[in-house]
Amino acid sequence: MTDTPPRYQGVHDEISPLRRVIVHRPGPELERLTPDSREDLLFDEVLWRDRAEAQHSEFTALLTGEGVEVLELTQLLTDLLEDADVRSRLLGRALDPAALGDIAAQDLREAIADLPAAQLVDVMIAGITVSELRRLGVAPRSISLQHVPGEHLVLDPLPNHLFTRDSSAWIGDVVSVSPMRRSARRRESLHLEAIYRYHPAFAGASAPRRILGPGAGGAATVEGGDVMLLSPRVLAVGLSERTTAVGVERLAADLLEDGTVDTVIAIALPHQRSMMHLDTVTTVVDQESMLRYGPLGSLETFEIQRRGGRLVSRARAAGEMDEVLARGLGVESLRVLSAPLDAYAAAREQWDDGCNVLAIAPGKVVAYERAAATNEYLRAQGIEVLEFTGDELGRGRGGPRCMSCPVARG
Ligand SMILES: NC(=O)NCCC[C@H](N)C(=O)O
Repeated sequence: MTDTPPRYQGVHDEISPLRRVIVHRPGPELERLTPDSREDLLFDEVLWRDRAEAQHSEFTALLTGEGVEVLELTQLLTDLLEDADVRSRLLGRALDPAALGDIAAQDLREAIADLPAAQLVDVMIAGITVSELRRLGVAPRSISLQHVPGEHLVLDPLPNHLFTRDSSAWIGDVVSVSPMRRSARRRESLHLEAIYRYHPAFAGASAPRRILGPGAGGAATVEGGDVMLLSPRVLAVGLSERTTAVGVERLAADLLEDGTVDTVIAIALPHQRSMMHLDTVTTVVDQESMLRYGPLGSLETFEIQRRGGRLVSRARAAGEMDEVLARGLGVESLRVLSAPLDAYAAAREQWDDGCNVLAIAPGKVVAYERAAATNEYLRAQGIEVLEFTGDELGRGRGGPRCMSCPVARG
């Protein structure tokens, strides 16, 4: 008899029944998106806040209706910031003098350190302008804030918190807090790290065995949208516009060393905005099937393992990709599900996250309704598709998988 410890927590594959998930309902941060800032903030449009909020509520209601426990990021952060010690530590990291300037960081801290927790969370996610700083009774002394208009942002907003998949990802019972590639998203990870370290929802039997990532930096970037646990022992990672080879090798070294997984498969993606993460082009929908953007074709992969105390990476030609993925899933052959669309329709649905579905059980996925042809095709293949309206949310280039960080499945 094998002695398997009980799984109180964690995510051991992509499809086991989803139990608990972290999401972020968008809020005031969306009002900072303008035609001038949206590109730096990684959005393709300025979003209509009310509509985005309503669509996100539709998403969470759907998950709750399916028995999933939905944890709201703002609530988790608000709880944390009630504790003076945690508040002080988190502010110390988020108001980084290296990014803001020492005097600006001081100005900010003076203005916001004692705000009520909920208001402080709003500032940390929506950012704050010079005028707002003044309204809180602080005349900024930073030399960078002397001759700027009142609407100048002292602390940038984090509209991409919406995509909770990317800032952290569970791999079994450990969690990788992402060293993010883009500066517009780096503060997100600090929030997730604090939640996993200090929030009671992640204490005791629900605590991650280890937190990976903090302290990583430089070229070693990994974003959660590239992290895909094909089966409990095999992790696929997109080698993408966001996740670097250095990031993959560091993550693999860490996970393989303590036996969290046996194999890490790096998948060499094209470096393009439309497919910035692995999950924008493919997602697992049941034990043997992956939905895939048809025109993607086959890609080179690298199977990384640890042998005799050394890391070995074996390059596999693009033609072997499906075989490599099938091995990762632990099945004889992979069923690739690509909707039979012409190149135009396929590209349009992929851009609108048609391939970015969230499995909430084997063969049962959540999808945007606008991916109509892909959804219809999936149904014809026996997959249950639960749809919700997501056209406003999708303007940030993420779908249901991107908007969810599963913390417990099974
Ligand atoms: N996993 C994902 O593909 N997440 C979507 C991220 C979209 C976000 N606007 C970004 O560019 O980072």
